[in-house]
Amino acid sequence: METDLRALAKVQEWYGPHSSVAAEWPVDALLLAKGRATVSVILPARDEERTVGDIVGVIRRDLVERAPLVDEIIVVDSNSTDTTAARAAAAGARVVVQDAVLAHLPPLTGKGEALWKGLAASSGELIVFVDADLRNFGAHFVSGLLGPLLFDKRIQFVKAAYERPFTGADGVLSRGGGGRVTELVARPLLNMFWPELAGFVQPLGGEYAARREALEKVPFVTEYGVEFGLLVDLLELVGLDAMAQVDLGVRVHGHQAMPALGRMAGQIILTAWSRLERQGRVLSAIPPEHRLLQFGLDGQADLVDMAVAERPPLASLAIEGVA
Ligand SMILES: O=c1ccn([C@@H]2O[C@H](COP(=O)(O)OP(=O)(O)O[C@H]3O[C@H](CO)[C@@H](O)[C@H](O)[C@H]3O)[C@@H](O)[C@H]2O)c(=O)[nH]1
Ligand SMILES: O=C(O)[C@H](O)COP(=O)(O)O
Repeated sequence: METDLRALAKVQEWYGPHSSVAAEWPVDALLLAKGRATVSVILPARDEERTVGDIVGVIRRDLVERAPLVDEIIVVDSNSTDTTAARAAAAGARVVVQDAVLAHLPPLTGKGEALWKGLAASSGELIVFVDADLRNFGAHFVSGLLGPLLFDKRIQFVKAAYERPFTGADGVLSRGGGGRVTELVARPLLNMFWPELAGFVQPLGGEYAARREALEKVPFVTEYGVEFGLLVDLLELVGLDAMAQVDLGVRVHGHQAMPALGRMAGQIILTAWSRLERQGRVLSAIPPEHRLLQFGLDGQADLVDMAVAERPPLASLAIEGVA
């Protein structure tokens, strides 16, 4: 994103979240501020053999070997069928198998499950989540997100902001074309029902950092409901004043096809609905339908599931047998 600092200041003034840019948080300064705090970076990964090794390699080189900012890198292998686990391990990550963490619990699925299991398997006081499909990853994704947490004890949660281009089949990037579910579903819902969160530029982005203490006190929605659920639940737990965002520039990632985004949109709407119910803002005599009828170009109709489940706050579990 070509950051206009005055625009960021306005966002902060109008909508709340403390806003900064990654360049304001140089690694040397972060190291001094870190003291004895410990940092875990967690990457959820399902079939990301093309990108996961490079991302882990950059974190290891720049933020472990050159500057000891990160204490552990964990890749959660989320039922991959490719060489994700081997590539992540070869690049220097600790790989945990999603279903093997807290294995006494019946397994659930999806990204939210991967993050919750990653949190359970990690030990850092500060947690940074990074998607494993990023194509333009740089160490500033991690260091930028740590800045507000290391320098301000009041901050509990930091979300990335960035420009999200769309990469066409020809590899050409079109500015502003990415983040389709964000623009069509998540942003309208947040503005309608949780306007305090409207200032988050990328509410669905997969890169954010938080204090373990806060993350262990909130539930994790499974599948792709997790980011929306965390924003709403953390707002309730810590308040907007303890939430921040950092502009990381531009984020390029692998795009999913439209039917998959339709399911994602459904998962996010169901997550929003569950929070509205929990907050006593809607009453539903009949729970929302969780099946979605989708139509293909060949005229074929598919009834797919967009249900999400929920893991309880990790702090509420007696943690035994963590892998
Ligand atoms: O069952 C799964 C599905 C995905 N992932 C990983 O989660 C990350 C993000 O998944 P992806 O399919 O790339 O999501 P996007 O289409 O990019 O969706 C966006 O919007 C989602 C909903 O908020 C967020 O979860 C994503 O982080 C965000 O990038 C990637 O590393 C995936 O490998 C898993 O670990 N397990
Ligand atoms: O975050 C989103 O809105 C979805 O992941 C879709 O992103 P995309 O349009 O960049 O694929």
